[in-house]
Amino acid sequence: MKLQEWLVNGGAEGLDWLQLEDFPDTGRGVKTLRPLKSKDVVLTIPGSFLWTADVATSDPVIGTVIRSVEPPLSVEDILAVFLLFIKSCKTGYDGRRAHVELLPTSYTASIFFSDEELEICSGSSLYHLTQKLKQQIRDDYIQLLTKLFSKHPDLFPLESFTQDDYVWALCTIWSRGMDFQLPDRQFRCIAPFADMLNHSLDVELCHAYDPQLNRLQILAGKDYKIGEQVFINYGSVPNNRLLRLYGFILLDNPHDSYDLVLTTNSQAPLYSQKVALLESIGLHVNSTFSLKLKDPLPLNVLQYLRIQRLTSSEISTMPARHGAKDRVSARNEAEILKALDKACKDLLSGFGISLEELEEKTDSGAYQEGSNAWAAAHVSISEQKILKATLQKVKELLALVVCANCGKESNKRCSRCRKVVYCGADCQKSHYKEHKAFCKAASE
Ligand SMILES: C[S@@+](CC[C@H](N)C(=O)[O-])C[C@H]1O[C@@H](n2cnc3c(N)ncnc32)[C@H](O)[C@@H]1O
Repeated sequence: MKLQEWLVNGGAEGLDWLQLEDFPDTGRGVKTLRPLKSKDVVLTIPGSFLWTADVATSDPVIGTVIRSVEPPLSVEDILAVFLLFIKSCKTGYDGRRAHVELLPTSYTASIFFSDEELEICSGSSLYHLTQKLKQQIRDDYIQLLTKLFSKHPDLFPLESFTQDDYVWALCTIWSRGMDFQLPDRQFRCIAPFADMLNHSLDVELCHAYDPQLNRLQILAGKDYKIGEQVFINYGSVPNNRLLRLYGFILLDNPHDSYDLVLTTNSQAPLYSQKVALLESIGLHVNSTFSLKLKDPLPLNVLQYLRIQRLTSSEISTMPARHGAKDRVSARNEAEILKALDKACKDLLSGFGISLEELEEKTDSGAYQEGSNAWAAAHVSISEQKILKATLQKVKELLALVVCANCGKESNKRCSRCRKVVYCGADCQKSHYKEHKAFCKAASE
């Protein structure tokens, strides 16, 4: 049975005017055979066709054993087992098998990069997360092997449930899964045929799951002419994530970010009070912050660090609801900015290849466009640019809290440029030679 036939017979709509096709930039995608107006319903897939954890756990053949695993499997692992099970079946499940047969046989996510390719972005969050992911996959596979596959070889023959097969299934889920926040739960699914749609930021977000009608719909995210490729928008995904989960990047991706991880040691003084303060402003003690070129130092990073470094007298005198939106004290502000300054410098020095060198290499075509090395280089360039912008912002703020000459906490601004502070006239005089050109430029 063909995928389209299975879907149409079961009530899917839209397949009459949609066709799979290979496109030069994106690879296989979907083209429209009729003009579409923005917001037209393009495709409707009834819920019964979706790959979901619920469908897997209620499957008459493997549902019971999947449900019996303790601790319960993650949604991702349930879907991976389900995909591999259908892939291994020789009979039955005709429609789902037709779908699996159309899935890519290999992927280009960063876990498949050679060591040499990955080294190009060493120091980046992509590099660290890719290494972590590889280890996580090995650990998770061993768990599945011991808790499920080796206990039921009749259902999960080991030759079809190898670690490579598991990685294939995970990459299928990462690159084709759709996530929806429903009122009562998070919902993850793979929607046959809708999963053939490629990503573009030039279209509106246009995919939705309706829990009442139990169906997934794709609307046109813009107007389309006959023969054009229909896209959906995967969301505000930065290149480091696109490469890790989907295996491609977008040039000049406006959503690029550096993921800054902040944590606090549970032995730190006043730990529980600080955790409570963080939670009162919606922050978790282990938080990841997206630094972006447009906003390289978000307020919530400053709030987190201000709270992290509060002294007991600052905590007791801080007005309720203050939320550390403004500086708490000169000492606190100087301390967090110095820490950030050092962190940015350390992170930047951790990159294996500098921004300048990578830019020269990409400009001169040293990495073939579209190759893994080229994609890794672009991710590193973007992350380093963001960190440099963060460092610049930190320096500007630091110049307003510590004396430009001696580094002591101060608040007397240069009366001309108002961009630096001094602790007194002596320091201002000693620093004048160094400050002169900056002061002139800054006050023009
Ligand atoms: C949901 S699938 C889309 C269908 C896929 N092209 C296929 O042939 O099965 C997502 C995958 O399509 C590719 N893709 C999607 N959008 C892309 C884009 N704008 N540029 C390049 N590749 C893209 C990536 O390989 C990604 O992992």
